Amino acid sequence: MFSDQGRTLIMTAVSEEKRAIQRGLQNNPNIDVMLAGVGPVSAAAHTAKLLATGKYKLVISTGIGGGFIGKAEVGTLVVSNLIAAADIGVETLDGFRRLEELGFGSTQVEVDSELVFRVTEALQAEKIHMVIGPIITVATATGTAESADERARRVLGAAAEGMEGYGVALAAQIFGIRALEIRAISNLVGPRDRSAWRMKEAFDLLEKTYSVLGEIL
Ligand SMILES: O=C(O)c1cccc(C(=O)CC[C@H]2O[C@@H](n3cnc4c(=O)[nH]cnc43)[C@H](O)[C@@H]2O)c1
Repeated sequence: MFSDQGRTLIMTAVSEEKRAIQRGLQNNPNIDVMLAGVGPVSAAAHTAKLLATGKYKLVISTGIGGGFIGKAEVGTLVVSNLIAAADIGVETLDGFRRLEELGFGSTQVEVDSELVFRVTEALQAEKIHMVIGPIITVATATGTAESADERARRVLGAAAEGMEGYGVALAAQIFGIRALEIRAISNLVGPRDRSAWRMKEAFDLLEKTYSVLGEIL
């Protein structure tokens, strides 16, 4: 169903993430690393523009991310098996309702299991500390313990949170191209404490990750 011909596109939100990935890839001629901007709308628009060139077989949304407590600690890599928007829906008096419940379509993109296997096998071989699980996408980063609990409940087993994955994955789905999301955990999802973010460790983990994946993508 999916083509094996073509290049791999890596979409990342900000320049610092892009530079870390490029260091890992070391001028790999088959892979383009491009900026998506921050947030799902910017990510979807930029990704769709690039996929319209017809050059790509695979797109990866990647960068630093928040880890859910008990699922992905700081310093861990999360590889998605599901990419899910966690704040597209409606609030009702009985709580949040996803688009699916309203009959307005889907807010989730499943990741091809063969692709997850191939990527995680390569990372495990290099002893990269990694978990596989759903990664949620939010337009507003979570900043309280209550929102973290509420959003984790919306997507069963949610391991990590970012702000671009679903936008990238939806664009890929529209073009019939496989999508994957990978996050290096820089902080825990919950009360905002910027001083606790471990950015350098997360950028180093991104670099190491793509030095491995450059060999197999
Ligand atoms: O200063 C802040 O409090 C702050 C809060 C959320 C995100 C940022 C960014 O710098 C956004 C950059 C980028 O990072 C991803 N990210 C990292 N951690 C999280 C998170 O816990 N929840 C959602 N997104 C996160 C995200 O994909 C952004 O593109 C600053």
